[in-house]
Amino acid sequence: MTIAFKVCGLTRPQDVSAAVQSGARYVGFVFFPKSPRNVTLEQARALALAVPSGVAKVALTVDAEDADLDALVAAVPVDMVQLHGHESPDRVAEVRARYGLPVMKALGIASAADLARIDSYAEVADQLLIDAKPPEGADLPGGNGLAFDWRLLAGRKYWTKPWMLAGGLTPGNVAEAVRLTGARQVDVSSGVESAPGLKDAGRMAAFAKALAPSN
Ligand SMILES: O=C(O)c1ccccc1N[C@@H]1O[C@H](COP(=O)(O)O)[C@@H](O)[C@H]1O
Repeated sequence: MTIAFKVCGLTRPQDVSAAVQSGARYVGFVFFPKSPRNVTLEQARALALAVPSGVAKVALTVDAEDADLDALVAAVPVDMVQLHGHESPDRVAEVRARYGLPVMKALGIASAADLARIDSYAEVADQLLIDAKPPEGADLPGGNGLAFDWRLLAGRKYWTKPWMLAGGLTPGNVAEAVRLTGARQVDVSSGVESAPGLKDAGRMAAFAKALAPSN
């Protein structure tokens, strides 16, 4: 079975090119000033224009206001919006309707109790991103290189929408994460970096190799 993957937090043209070369089906751009992976609209536009068709360009935002999303969508040719903050199901539906773009809602998991609220998002989002819950007081709501206990997803009935597994994935652990959770899509950021915000071509290739069916 082919496992699709997203490389998130791309900031440089050479990283976009290496991600595409490695076989990424999605590339993500972070619009969150506190993140070391934050890009301006101008940077993101240039990066997005270099992405070939067939690879989805995802805009990651955190509790963004309409005005910021309006500017983003006007400036950057994106294919999907990832909502990685505290957006309610109603807000997910609103963003989806306002821009006519598919929306992926990120949800943080630390324990079985966190799984309960996912169903209400599955009703309104196009995709779900199941990530580790950030630690208390963390600056970033994602991109912390932290995994959650994948056994929480083992053997469970999945959601009515496609979903991606995220959080602390690396070339060394992604095969095990897929085996335990049954994920068919995964998302990675810090696990394929040489430093925060700088992707590493070798690590992206190794990540893709770890997901290859023959592996
Ligand atoms: O990557 C970031 O800087 C970021 C900032 C704010 C919200 C989410 C962010 N990243 C997302 O988190 C997942 C998991 O990251 P990691 O692999 O554990 O480093 C990442 O794929 C992004 O979708």
